[in-house]
Amino acid sequence: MTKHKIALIGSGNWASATGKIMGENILGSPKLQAIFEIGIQMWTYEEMIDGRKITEIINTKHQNVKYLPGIDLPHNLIANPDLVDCTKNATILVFCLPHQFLPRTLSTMKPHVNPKAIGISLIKGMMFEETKLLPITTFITRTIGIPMAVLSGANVADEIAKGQLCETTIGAVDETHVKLFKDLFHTDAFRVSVVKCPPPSIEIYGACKNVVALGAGFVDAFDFGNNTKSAIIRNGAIEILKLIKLLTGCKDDTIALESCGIADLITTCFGGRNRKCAEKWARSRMVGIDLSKDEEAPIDIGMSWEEVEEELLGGQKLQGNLTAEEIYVIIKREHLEKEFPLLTMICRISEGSEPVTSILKF
Ligand SMILES: NC(=O)c1ccc[n+]([C@@H]2O[C@H](COP(=O)([O-])OP(=O)(O)OC[C@H]3O[C@@H](n4cnc5c(N)ncnc54)[C@H](O)[C@@H]3O)[C@@H](O)[C@H]2O)c1
Ligand SMILES: O=P(O)(O)OC[C@H](O)CO
Repeated sequence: MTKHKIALIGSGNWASATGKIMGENILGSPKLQAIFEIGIQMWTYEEMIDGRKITEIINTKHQNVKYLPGIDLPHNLIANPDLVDCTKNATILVFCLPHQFLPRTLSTMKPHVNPKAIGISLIKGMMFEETKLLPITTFITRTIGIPMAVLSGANVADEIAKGQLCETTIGAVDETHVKLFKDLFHTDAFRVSVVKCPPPSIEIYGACKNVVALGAGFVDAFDFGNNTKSAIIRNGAIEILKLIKLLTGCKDDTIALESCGIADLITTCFGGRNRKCAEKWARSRMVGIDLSKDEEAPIDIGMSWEEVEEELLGGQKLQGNLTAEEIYVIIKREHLEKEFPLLTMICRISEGSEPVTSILKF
């Protein structure tokens, strides 16, 4: 049997953490070495760090010093700046990059994709095409013609890279792909569950939880306690499931209690980058505001999302504000504001048409 060759498309925080998991899994298992080539090509967006190429640093120091500092990566995870080279040899494509870079990346890959390749998306976001929101797996299949699975869960990369226990969820249409991907990713500390639900529902949850996380960050800027945050999480969970039904027609709620459902929502609202950036963004608008007098925060003063991203994330990318923009187009166009009061309020605050002090008026 010809062995699968894996290309990991992306080299950021989560890509490096999942590259570590796959790489160590293969190195540690003769059974997996019979199925997968040992080396994993990690397409790495080239950049210079202190005068050296990031690919050269990863391949000699075996650490991604910018996006996952302090964590040793296995030697079989090979940083490769050549996207075409990564693509043309791969039979398994693992997509893990911020979704805003996906269209350009796919158009470079397209002529070189092995028609028998299969893929899995680890991306949390959605594509906006003409007037429609598209799940990432649908967009990838449509663009490069390969079947796609999805992996999503309560998975903050830095915690997983340190080996802390967590769960995750895989969904795919094809049972043989599910088995292959479960073998590739599952470890004692990174516990993979498989659901029958089709990938788009899982992906819409993963994208929208980033929007709810902004709401959690906004209320953190008020210095309220956990009860208020729980209200954001509970209402967010209800609205996300409603949006999944609306966009996919799928009435199956089984993912709600999986890692890719409520667990992801909880973890992101307490420990994620979207929450952290939203708190900073909101605080920059609340300077001098007396909440006891019910004062409104200004909408035209404060840091931009780009400024917060740059200051807090060291090159990592924010997704929630972009996804908010995308889903709000649909909410407005379909006049769904009353159906989705929390999402609507978060989207309006995020785009700057509502003061952050309105967050609890949903
Ligand atoms: N970080 C996490 O904890 C986490 C967990 C689960 C899911 N996710 C999701 O995984 C996806 C990838 O996130 P991440 O954390 O690996 O990335 P990240 O936020 O660390 O993104 C930075 C990456 O983008 C690359 N980049 C910058 N400009 C680029 C360009 N023009 N073209 C292509 N690449 C460019 C950088 O080189 C770097 O590799 C996102 O959808 C995210 O929501 C992240
Ligand atoms: O850091 P965030 O906000 O991108 O969230 C990370 C993961 O998606 C949490 O599961």
